[in-house]
This record gives sequence, C-alpha cells and structure tokens, in this order.
Amino acid sequence: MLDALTLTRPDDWHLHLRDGAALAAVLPATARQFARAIVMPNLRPPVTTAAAAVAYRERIMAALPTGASFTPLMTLYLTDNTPPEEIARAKAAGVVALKLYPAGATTNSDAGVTDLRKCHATLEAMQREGLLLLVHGEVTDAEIDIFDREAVFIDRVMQPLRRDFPELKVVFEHITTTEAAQYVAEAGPRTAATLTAHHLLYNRNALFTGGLRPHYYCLPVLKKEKHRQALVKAATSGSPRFFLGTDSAPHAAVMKEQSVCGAGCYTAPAALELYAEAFEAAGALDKLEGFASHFGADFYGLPRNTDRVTLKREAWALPETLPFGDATIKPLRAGETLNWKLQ
Ligand SMILES: NC(=O)N[C@@H](CC(=O)O)C(=O)O
Ligand SMILES: [Zn+2]
Ligand SMILES: [Zn+2]
Repeated sequence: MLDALTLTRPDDWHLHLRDGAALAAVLPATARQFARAIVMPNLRPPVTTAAAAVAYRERIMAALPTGASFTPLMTLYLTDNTPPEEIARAKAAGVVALKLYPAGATTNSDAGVTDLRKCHATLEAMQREGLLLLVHGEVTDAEIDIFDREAVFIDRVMQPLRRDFPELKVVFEHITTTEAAQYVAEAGPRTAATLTAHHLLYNRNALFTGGLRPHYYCLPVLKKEKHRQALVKAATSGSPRFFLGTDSAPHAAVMKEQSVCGAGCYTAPAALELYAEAFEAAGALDKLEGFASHFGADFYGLPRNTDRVTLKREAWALPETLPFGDATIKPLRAGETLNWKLQ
C-alpha cells in the first residue's frame, strides 16, 4: 500500500474566495494547497468589469498570508450587457475567462445571462482575444426537474454555443451527470470540464442521511450513484479534458443551517485529501497528478507548476468549525477523519 504520494503542485480551476473578512478567513487554506486558482466573480455586486477584477485581485493579494506564493487568476461575470469592448480591456488586465451564470441558476446569479443570444458580439470578442468561457451548466426554468437541469442545458445551450463559437475554449464547470461527462468526452479539444471532490465522493443520499444535511447542499445538486460513478470514470480516465475544480463555496454555518439554506460546500481546507480519497477508492491514484496538476494548466495555455507537494497516508480529524469573520464555517466532513494529509 502506498504511504506517500508526491505530485506537481496542483491548481484549483474553480474557486469562490468571497470578499472582506470571509476572503481573509478562507484564502490561506487554498494558498496552502494550490499554486493558482480561477477565482469566481459572483460577489455582491458581481465582478463585471476589468477594473473591478483588478481591484478584487489587489484585495486577494493583500489578504494573502506573508510568505505564501499563490496567484489568483481572475474572471469576469458575463451579463446580458457586457460590452464587447470590455473583452480587450479584460485581456490587457490579465483576466483569463468570463463566467456564464444563467440568471437565477445558483448563489449570486441574479445578474446573470437571461438569453445567451444577447451576448453574441461579446462571445465573438472572447473567441478572437482567446478568453475562455466558463459555464454554470444548468437551465433555470422552474418546470424542469432540478435533477435534470444539467442534461437539458446541454441540448438547449451547450450544443448551439459549440456550433456558433467552435474556436472558443469552454469549460463546463462542476459537472454532475453521465450526460455531461459523455458530452465533454465527445466534444473535441476546445471543451473541457471541472469536477469537484464532493461530486466524486457522494451521491444524493448524502443530503438525506439521518435527516436533512445542509452542508451537502450545493448546485448543481448531488445526483444518483450511477452519475457519481460516471464522474469518477471521467476523472480517472487520463483524458486531459477533465480536471480539478473544487467549487469550494464558503457560506457561514448560520446561513447554511436555516430554513432556507444557500448552495455551496466548503472543501478548501482538505481539498487535495478529498480528491486523493476518491481516486484511491477507484484504484487510480496514479491518475491524480494529471487531473490535479497538469491538464488544467494545459487547457488554459498556462505553464505547469514546477514545485511539488506530498500527501502522506495519515489519519487526522477535520475541525468541527473554523473561524469565518465574525461567524464560523463548517467544512465538508467537519469533525470526521481523513486518511490522507498534505504535508
Ligand atoms: N456551487 C454552489 O453551490 N455555490 C456557489 C455558486 C456556484 O458555483 O454555482 C456559490 O457561490 O456559493
Ligand atoms: Zn456554479
Ligand atoms: Zn462555483
């Protein structure tokens, strides 16, 4: 049995860092594990301009613990009204991607896109300038069953998008279904997907074990076991178009433990350990490095990291709660034992 695993330092290709005291509380956990992260723009108000992204990047850099080496990769929040001219400004400012939130699909998505046809000129500018499009892939129609919203999104949005913008690089974020895994596997070199640790480890039973479990509620919501198995197969396949994106999405414990609970799982404190557990359960630890440390950088056209990290087989307990500004936060698996530990 393998007792230690050394990998190229990984990157997180889908991360929520929030702002202010929350940012200061969660950033060290990510900076300890990852060299870079794609930082989601769904703040209140959302990050919709190059100038706002630059200011947000400065707040992130100011919140970094001294001595930490971490590079935030910035994104803009696409709206119906993002002007095509903003794309050149974004590129010049070092922004690497825009994020498509269908309006109302998830946490802080009210300002999202109501109809992608309104964004054609902006998508053309992105294709021309080489900025990526990152997609929260769920339709929002209330009449569509919540467990089907990702599959329906493929037919209604993804297929036309790929047809109209074949050169655009698109990342189907946090995929949760057999349909999405299959779509990405067959879609050609300019379409990729991120996979979270929680969607690799859990099916929807986790939401209801012994009672309603708000800390397992995220969007897209956990699916049936057959979907989880398809995701594990994709992640461990060695295909360079499936890579790590934690979607670590911190919400204060008091907000999660409410009659109406916000969507998001906080996985940053043990992200790599959780992925190692999922890959080990599939007998595929040898595939973890490509998934966590190589394929994302390759798809984004960025250099791979050169430093290394080591995971040791060691039992340790995640704290029950962690500080979160004036509040507290419960990481996924709070109070439970993990079997891998990042050194
Ligand atoms: N994944 C989630 O459940 N929540 C994310 C938003 C998102 O990524 O959809 C958040 O910002 O809290
Ligand atoms: Zn999302
Ligand atoms: Zn997210």
